[in-house]
Amino acid sequence: MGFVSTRSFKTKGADERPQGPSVFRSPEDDHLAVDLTTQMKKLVKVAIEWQEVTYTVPVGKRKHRKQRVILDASSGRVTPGHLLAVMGPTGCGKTSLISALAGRLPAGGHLDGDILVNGQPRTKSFRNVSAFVMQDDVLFHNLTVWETFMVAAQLRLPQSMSKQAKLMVVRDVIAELGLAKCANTYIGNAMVRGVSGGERKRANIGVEMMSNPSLIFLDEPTSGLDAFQAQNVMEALWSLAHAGRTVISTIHQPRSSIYSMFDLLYMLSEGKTMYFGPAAEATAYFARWGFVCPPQYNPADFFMDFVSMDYRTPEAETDSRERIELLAHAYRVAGWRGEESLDNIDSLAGIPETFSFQTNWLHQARVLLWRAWMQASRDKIPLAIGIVQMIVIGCVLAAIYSGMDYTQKGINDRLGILFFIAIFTAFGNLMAMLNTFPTEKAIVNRERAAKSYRVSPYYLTKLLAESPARLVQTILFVCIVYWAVGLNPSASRFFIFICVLVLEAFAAQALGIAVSAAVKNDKMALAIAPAVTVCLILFGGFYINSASIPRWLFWIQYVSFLYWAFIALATNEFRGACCWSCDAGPNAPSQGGCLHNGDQILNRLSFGGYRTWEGVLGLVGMILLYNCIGYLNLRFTKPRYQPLHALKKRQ
Ligand SMILES: Nc1ncnc2c1ncn2[C@@H]1O[C@H](COP(=O)(O)OP(=O)(O)OP(=O)(O)O)[C@@H](O)[C@H]1O
Repeated sequence: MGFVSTRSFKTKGADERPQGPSVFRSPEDDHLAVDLTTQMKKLVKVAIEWQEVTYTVPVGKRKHRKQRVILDASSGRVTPGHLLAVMGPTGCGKTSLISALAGRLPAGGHLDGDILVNGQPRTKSFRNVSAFVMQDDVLFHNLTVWETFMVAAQLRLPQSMSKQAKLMVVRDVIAELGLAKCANTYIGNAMVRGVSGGERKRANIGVEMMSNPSLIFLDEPTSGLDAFQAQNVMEALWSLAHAGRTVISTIHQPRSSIYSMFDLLYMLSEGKTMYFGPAAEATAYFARWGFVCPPQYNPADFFMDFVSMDYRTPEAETDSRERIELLAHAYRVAGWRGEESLDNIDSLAGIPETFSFQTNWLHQARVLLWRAWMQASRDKIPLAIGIVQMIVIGCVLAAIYSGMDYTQKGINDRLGILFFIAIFTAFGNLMAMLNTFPTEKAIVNRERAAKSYRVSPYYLTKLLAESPARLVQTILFVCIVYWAVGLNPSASRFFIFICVLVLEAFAAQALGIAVSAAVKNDKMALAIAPAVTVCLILFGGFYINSASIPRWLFWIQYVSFLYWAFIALATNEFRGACCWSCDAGPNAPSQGGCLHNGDQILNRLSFGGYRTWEGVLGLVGMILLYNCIGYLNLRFTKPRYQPLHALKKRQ
């Protein structure tokens, strides 16, 4: 079966929908489509079957640790061309079930039972034929739907495939998911108006569709959508299933028209199977046990009422628990087991046993650099805010420090502004990173799970794409402040000053990535990174003299980018400079020992032995160190899943 035929479909009501291909496809494309059949991955027919799958997780503190059963002996089978809906009350184990089937259950729990794909235990080839669509639609908000799909195609399809072939794939996915009319609309987010919630969900599905998977798992694809959008998303899933794929989706309380689209229904409660079988027969099945669905009633709502635990009173809880136990027992005795034949499925013999990258390092870097640049350069609001902030703070500093003189008080002022500039640069660039990177990390994790690219090209291109903003803002800030406050008037010192601050900005950016990559989410990153920076500020050489730091804490100053930045800025300002009068200055407290020239000032700071280049070298070292930590954190903190094969048998 060729690619075009596998992707063609007809949905319920598809005739009334705008047809994607007519918008994008020219008559010549039909000839191209014929050629493409030789280039595209064939859609293999895949059936999934699971038997007695039990999932337990440890709960409670060490001494009182117990095993909690999340899935209790779940069994089922779905064959190609079918849409299975997994339903049940919140916390019943829906996500756990599809994650177990998709090989996305986090490591840590205990999974037991058999999961077979086309009659065989899953191997790595399973990843080549399946896709998992997560509940959260994490996409780059500054790309259009078309661009999002093109990037996914460039990264997930074989590099040997022609550009035209990839274009065709993108067009077909857009058509399949009914996204033609918003193809050129930005994905958007809370700040940037973009596609609707339903379109974003479908775009999220489309990204996973790029590799033409035969088996698709979706976690709550309709969550957060209104009834109409949810209907559109489910229609798209129905189309995908009825084009020959196997589709398994969890769903919360679907409306009747959505319910009627399900081929199969898996009803769970408290991890136990309440029903598995044709969705159309569920009403008759439950009626056999006395739960008769009233006419004109949405069966999904009706089922949810009696399979949910009722915790309102102890009696209600006991009643509902007994009811669930009875239904679970009834299903074990009399339930459907998925009698469909597996004759119609394909062999997975031709599917590669490895799950690896489709493109080489350079190709990945080129595509990722384009995406990172689009994402960064189109983010006009943060860039504008950053520039305005630089101008305002620059003007405020100019107003406060413009009267710096060459008295003893002037030395303190001069040191004060140098250190303030170092702190301001550190926080500005750190926060810029914390505002973007943690959100991006979720996308990167998803893409890495799909083996779209290596971490190194992503990391490098991210740094490159962010650099222009760092450069522009820093140079602008220095140009405003440097001359206005009257720092060292030598032109060469001015340029060195710019270089030092740019390096410091890169170091702060790297620290932001290092912390964000190490923690779970943006909230943790926002709490930890500023705390780390404040600690590094303390050891920056301004608040405490190097000579006064306790020996066992001495090493911290060497890993503080602010220490090296301050050394570079201070030596650049003071080395060889003179002549400060011994006048304490108006209203200045009396001082012991008059500092006459720059070298004496540097000695007082314990920076006497340093030259500017050493500060610069230290900063370069910090950039490398933080980036290495950031890279390794990102590389080794990806989610870990339960192994695909050889499920552990319970003792
Ligand atoms: N690793 C774990 N440790 C402890 N409890 C867990 C773990 N994984 C899942 N659970 C618990 O198992 C239950 C089922 O979780 P799951 O996410 O599968 O439910 P769900 O039906 O998808 O819920 P919802 O509809 O709210 O998304 C929940 O009570 C959850 O808290």
